[in-house]
Amino acid sequence: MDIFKSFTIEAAHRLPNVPPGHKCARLHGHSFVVELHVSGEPGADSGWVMDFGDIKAAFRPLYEQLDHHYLNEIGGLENPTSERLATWIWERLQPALPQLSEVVVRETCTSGCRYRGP
Ligand SMILES: Nc1nc2c(c(=O)[nH]1)N=C([C@H](O)[C@H](O)COP(=O)(O)OP(=O)(O)OP(=O)(O)O)CN2
Ligand SMILES: [Zn+2]
Repeated sequence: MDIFKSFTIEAAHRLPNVPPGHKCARLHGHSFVVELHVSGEPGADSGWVMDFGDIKAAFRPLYEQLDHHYLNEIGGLENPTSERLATWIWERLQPALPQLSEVVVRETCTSGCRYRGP
């Protein structure tokens, strides 16, 4: 079974490697939605795969680094595409949350990325 918890991250970014004149070279912001998926079987007694609160607690240190920040200034996010952000989150969260199965980053209502690990 797959469970997930969503977080909204308000953050600014710009994409430094886009072609000249690309709109995303300019500083702008998003309400990024990050969805963290965890896979497993529900416990016989608990009835859950994992407490949603434990996902929230595991993500908190990363959330604090990202929310209301300029992503380009964060180590490893100098080119903060959705793809890089999803990978950045996976690499830092997976050791603390080994059941992590997918990181979804929605940059806008119509654009995003799904990462299921290397
Ligand atoms: N593969 C990727 N493409 C783009 C990324 C990205 O991270 N990965 N990022 C951007 C920009 O950050 C941009 O802010 C979001 O892109 P876009 O979907 O084009 O945004 P719009 O809201 O303008 O989209 P419309 O649906 O066309 O209004 C660009 N590309
Ligand atoms: Zn953007």
